[in-house]
Amino acid sequence: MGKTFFISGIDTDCGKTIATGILAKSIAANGTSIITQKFVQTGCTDFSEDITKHREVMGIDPTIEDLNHTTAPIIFSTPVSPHLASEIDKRELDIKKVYASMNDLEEKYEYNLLEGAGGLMVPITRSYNTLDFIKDSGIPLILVSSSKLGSINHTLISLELIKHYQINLKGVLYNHLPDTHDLMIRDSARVIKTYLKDNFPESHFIEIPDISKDKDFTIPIPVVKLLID
Ligand SMILES: Nc1ncnc2c1ncn2[C@@H]1O[C@H](COP(=O)(O)OP(=O)(O)OP(=O)(O)O)[C@@H](O)[C@H]1O
Ligand SMILES: C[C@H](N)[C@H](N)CCCCCC(=O)O
Ligand SMILES: [Mg+2]
Repeated sequence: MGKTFFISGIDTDCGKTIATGILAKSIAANGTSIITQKFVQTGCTDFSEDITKHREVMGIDPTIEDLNHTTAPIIFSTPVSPHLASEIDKRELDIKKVYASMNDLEEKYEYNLLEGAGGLMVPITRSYNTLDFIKDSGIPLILVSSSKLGSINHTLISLELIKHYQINLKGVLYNHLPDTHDLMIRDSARVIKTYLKDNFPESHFIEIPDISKDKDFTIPIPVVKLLID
């Protein structure tokens, strides 16, 4: 039976999709079987664009589980928060579908990376949010942060929340976005790393490169395996 990890982030657009693809490719590099799943996809019709991007970064074709929608069981058409997208499409967001897909994927693969939508407090329904799901499911969490200005604040707020909810945090992926200021990037990484060491001594801090000039992501990162040990 495989194991699922939830990939959340400090905000929408922080790089969860790219980081999930890189993580999966790096873990697969030594022959470990791994798949990715999208929690709730919004802004798409038939197929999840995040799953397509995962496969592109991983350098593999769509899997059978992509084609039969197991990896993205819930898709809404409007690119907004899942609770609102569900109301607009007049289709109930049935979280049981996520659990069912997760179980199917865990039967076939050793690891499953489940990418969230937006950040931790994004509503799934008007009375249930992403963090509620992470807490209730007991799935370990990997948090994606980024080198964008403003990320220190968003990251430390997210980490305080994770502490408050007593979530099993495996680590932070510090994602290098294109065109950011070098001194600022290095210092933000230092602040987050120090906070993590003081508050989550068991967790890992791993840097994800800017892949804008390496779209196929050619060099796997060996240390990412620490996150799933
Ligand atoms: N490491 C990286 N190198 C280069 N570009 C990146 C990197 N990470 C993210 N990006 C770019 O930043 C944008 C947002 O990234 P991404 O789609 O991964 O965000 P996200 O957190 O998954 O968003 P969502 O909440 O919609 O799922 C994309 O255009 C992506 O190509
Ligand atoms: C459509 C977008 N790219 C994401 N998938 C959904 C982001 C929801 C964010 C909600 C919010 O925090 O205000
Ligand atoms: Mg994404």
